[in-house]
Amino acid sequence: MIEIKNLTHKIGEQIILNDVSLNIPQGGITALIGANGAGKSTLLSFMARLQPLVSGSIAYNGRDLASTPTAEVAKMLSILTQENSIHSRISVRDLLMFGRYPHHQGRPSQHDKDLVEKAIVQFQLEPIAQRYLTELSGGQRQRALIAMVFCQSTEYVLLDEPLNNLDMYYARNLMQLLRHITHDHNRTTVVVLHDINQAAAYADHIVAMQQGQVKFQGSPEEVFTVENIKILFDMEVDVLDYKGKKLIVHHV
Ligand SMILES: Nc1ncnc2c1ncn2[C@@H]1O[C@H](COP(=O)(O)OP(=O)(O)OP(=O)(O)O)[C@@H](O)[C@H]1O
Repeated sequence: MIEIKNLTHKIGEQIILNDVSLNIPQGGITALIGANGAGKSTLLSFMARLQPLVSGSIAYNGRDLASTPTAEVAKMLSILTQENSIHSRISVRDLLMFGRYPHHQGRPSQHDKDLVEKAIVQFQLEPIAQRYLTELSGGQRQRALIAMVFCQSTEYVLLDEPLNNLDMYYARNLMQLLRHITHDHNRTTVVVLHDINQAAAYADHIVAMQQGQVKFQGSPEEVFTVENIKILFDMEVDVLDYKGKKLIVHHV
C-alpha cells in the first residue's frame, strides 16, 4: 500500500495540494483523474520524491519514502513524467538498457539483456529498436520511454499521462499491456489519465482529484456516475454500461 498522509504543498500563496491523505491499494492499477490543474502531476512527483516534502508523509508498504536511500528508491519505484525531453543520440535499445542501470550499475548481465529484448517485443518496438530517440515520432518516443520505465522492474510504477501522443491502437494496446504486466508481476501501477474511459475500462481503483484534494475514490463503478462527472468536469454526460465497464459519452 502507498500511504499518503496530510500532504500539503503551496507555491507562494497558492495551495496546490490541500492536506491530501490517501491510501493507494497494493497491486493493480490506480488511475488518478481530474480536471487540468487539479494537482495530479504534483501528487505523483511527491510520490516519486522528485521534490522533497515540506509537510505530510508518504510510505510504501510502511517504509517512509523521505528517509529511504536513493539507490533503494530507484529499485522500489519508477516514474514516467510529462517532461521527457531526452534529446541525446541514444537508441531505443540502449534507452531500455539504461532503465536497468539501478540493477546492473553499468555492467549488464545476460538477464538484463534478456529483459530488454523481451520488452522490445512486448512494446512492439522491434522496427525502431536501433533508431535514435531524436529520429522518432512523439508517439514512438513515448512508447520507448514507457518500455524503459517497465525495464526498471520496480514494484511500484508511476506514469503521468502515458497515453500522450499515442494513437487509438497504441493507447488501447498500452492499457492492455499495463494491466497484463501489473497483474502478472504483482505490481502497483499509479497512472494519471485524462481519458476517463481508459480509466473506466482498465483501472481497478480510481482517485479523482479536484482543487488539490481527493474528491472521490473507489472502483470505476462507484466513481463514474453522472453526478460525479458533473462535479469533477462541469459536464453533462451519459454513463452507459458497456461490456461490463462504464462508458462515459457526451455530445457536441
Ligand atoms: N512550478 C509551478 N509554479 C507555479 N504553479 C505551479 C507549478 N507547477 C504546478 N503549478 C500549479 O499547480 C496546480 C496543479 O498542477 P498539476 O500539474 O499538479 O495539475 P494536474 O492535475 O496534473 O493538471 P494537468 O491535468 O493539466 O496536467 C496548477 O494550478 C498549476 O498551475
